[in-house]
Parts: sequence; structure tokens; C-alpha cells
Amino acid sequence: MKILLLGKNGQLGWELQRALAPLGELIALDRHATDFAADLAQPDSLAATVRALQPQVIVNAAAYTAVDKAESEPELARTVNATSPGVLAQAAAEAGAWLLHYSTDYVFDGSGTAARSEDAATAPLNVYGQTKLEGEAAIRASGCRHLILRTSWVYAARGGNFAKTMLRLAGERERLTVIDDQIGAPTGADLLADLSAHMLRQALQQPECAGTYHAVAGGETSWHAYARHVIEWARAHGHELKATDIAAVPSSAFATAAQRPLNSRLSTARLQQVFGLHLPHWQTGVDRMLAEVLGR
Ligand SMILES: NC(=O)C1=CN([C@@H]2O[C@H](COP(=O)(O)OP(=O)(O)OC[C@H]3O[C@@H](n4cnc5c(N)ncnc54)[C@H](OP(=O)(O)O)[C@@H]3O)[C@@H](O)[C@H]2O)C=CC1
Ligand SMILES: Cc1cn([C@H]2C[C@H](O)[C@@H](COP(=O)(O)OP(=O)(O)O[C@H]3O[C@@H](C)C(=O)[C@@H](O)[C@H]3O)O2)c(=O)[nH]c1=O
Ligand SMILES: [Mg+2]
Repeated sequence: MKILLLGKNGQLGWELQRALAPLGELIALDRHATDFAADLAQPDSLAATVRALQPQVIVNAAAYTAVDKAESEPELARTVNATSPGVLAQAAAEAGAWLLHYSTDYVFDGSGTAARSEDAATAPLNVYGQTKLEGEAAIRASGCRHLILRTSWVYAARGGNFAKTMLRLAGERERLTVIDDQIGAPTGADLLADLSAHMLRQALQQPECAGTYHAVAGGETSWHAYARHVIEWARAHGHELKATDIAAVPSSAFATAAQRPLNSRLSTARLQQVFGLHLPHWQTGVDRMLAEVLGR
């Protein structure tokens, strides 16, 4: 089996290079690839790549993920997150290939306190979420066999993420202010990549498993409690940090270009039921990532 992976060097793309390797011949590209076009800012070039390589599976880990910047670059965000996934999906439909794609908790408005299921009403609050939602719709409209995994708050040992930002800021400042009224589940790129491989393997045998799934780690937290956990773990493992005051603030007191959902809880019941997979608690993966990053 031939698998084409796009966005190979992002947090998730890097882990997918590992997790997908045993499933078949893996061709992993990033936007700078020269033999085959793989820049999602150039949608017109992508169909030729799929036709030339003829993969049985296309995995798209590339995305425009700068949430605040997307507010001032909506066209580029839309091209990368919606138009190009649509082109890949069309090419997959024509080739009879599967498409594995990723989406986000930010497709929802975050009202209420309940965990959302896959068919809950979407209503993105920001450009990034809107373009990711449009990407989902383009994939469904193409008629290709697909898996769309909606995840949240992704971190990895390799790449940039909130946990690493908190470690850096805690080394530089005595006081941090962190939002405590946005609730969600930090999800490791390693876990998501492993889920992806297991789900793909089953879906290839059971095409009726195609569809959209919420794929996040177990448990829930706020950005503030997540930050505190990361900083306390670092201290407990001998790292000296400046920050003594990790202040909890409401979203209204922390100005950002993009508005973010308050309730990012996603129910993984469907994933667990259809694929029989277990979602470990978020702290297990975060602690493992910290041990790797901080060398303890
Ligand atoms: N990060 C998060 O918190 C969350 C992410 N997701 C989704 O999960 C998926 C993976 O995200 P994650 O790995 O964390 O994101 P990263 O930002 O770590 O990686 C995104 C990758 O996409 C690449 N990329 C950006 N623009 C283009 C382009 N024009 N052409 C080709 N590649 C491009 C980047 O390349 P380069 O390095 O060259 O810029 C980077 O390698 C995405 O679909 C994202 O929307 C969902 C929920 C949360
Ligand atoms: C740096 C910083 C952020 N925050 C807040 C802002 C924001 O609400 C939250 C997280 O900050 P980030 O910049 O990591 O947030 P953000 O980039 O919006 O994270 C999101 O990325 C996209 C790609 C997704 O799909 C989402 O699931 C989610 O992970 O913490 C603070 O409260 N204090 C701080 O010092
Ligand atoms: Mg971010």
C-alpha cells in the first residue's frame, strides 16, 4: 500500500511519519518538496501530485494553524484549510483513494458545558475555525472515502505549542496571566498519530467506518490549570523557573485577535465504540512530553 503524507514536519506530521510507517510505503512531503508539489497555498498544483504518485491513502497533516494571525490573513487560511483539502478530496475520489484529515474543536462556538458529539451544530467564532469547517464540508462533498478526526489543544515534543510557551514564559517572568474559563483536553500528537494508524487500518477493512470522529485525550482542564501543571512538573523535576505567580484570568481580561470557544469538550464515545480504542488521560501524555523535552 502507498500512503501520501502532506505536512510531514508539523507536530502531527512528524509523529505520523513514525506511526504510518508500518502500514505501507510512505511518501512524506512538506511544502518545500521539489519532486512533487505539496504546498497547500497552491491548490492547483496538488491534483498532479496525487495523479503522479497514485497513493491508496492520502493523509493531510498540513494546515494554517496560527489562530490569531488568520484573522488578518483569511484568504491564505482559507486556501490552506479549505480549498486545498477540497482539491485533495476530489483527487482522492477520482483515484478511489482514502483521505485522512484533521479538524478542530474551534468549529464549535463553545456554548454550554456538555461534551459535544460529532453531529452537534457547528458555529465557529474565528477565521481559523471557519476555514477548518469549510475544509470538512469540501471533503464530505467530494464523495471520497474519508476519516476526519477533530482534535484539540495539540502538543508534541517537537514543534511549537502552549506547554512550551508556558515553560519559556515561566523562565522569563515572575508573573503569568492565563485564561481559566476555556475548558478542553490537551492532546498529544503522538497519541493522535497512533489513533490515526489504528483507525485507518480498520477503515481499510471496514469502509463503513468512514466519517467524522472526535479524537482527544481523556479528562479536561483549563489553559490555566494546564499551565500550572506544566510549570509545577518542571519545578518538581529540578528546573528553576522565575514565575511565582500564575494568575487565573477570564477570557474577557486577555485580549486576542481571535475569539476562542469557552467549552471545547469533545465526546469521544463514537470513536471508542466504532474502533474499540482507549483515550488515555491528558496528563499521561503531557508528563511524557515534558520528560522528553526537559530531559528528566
Ligand atoms: N495545533 C493544535 O493545537 C491543533 C491542531 N489541529 C489540527 O491538527 C492538524 C495538525 O496540526 P499541528 O501538527 O498541531 O500543526 P502545526 O502548526 O504543528 O503543523 C502544521 C503544518 O502544516 C504546514 N503548512 C502550513 N502551511 C502549509 C502550506 N501552505 N503547504 C504545506 N504545508 C503547510 C506547516 O509547515 P511549515 O512548518 O513549513 O509552516 C506545518 O508543518 C491540523 O489540521 C490542525 O488544524 C486541531 C486542533 C488543535
Ligand atoms: C500565551 C498565552 C496564552 N493564553 C491563552 C490564549 C488562548 O486562549 C490559550 C491558548 O493559547 P494558544 O495560542 O496556544 O491558543 P491557540 O493557538 O488558539 O490553540 C488552538 O490552536 C488551534 C490550532 C486549535 O485547533 C485549537 O484546538 C487550539 O489548540 O491560552 C493565556 O491565557 N496566557 C498566555 O500567556
Ligand atoms: Mg497557537
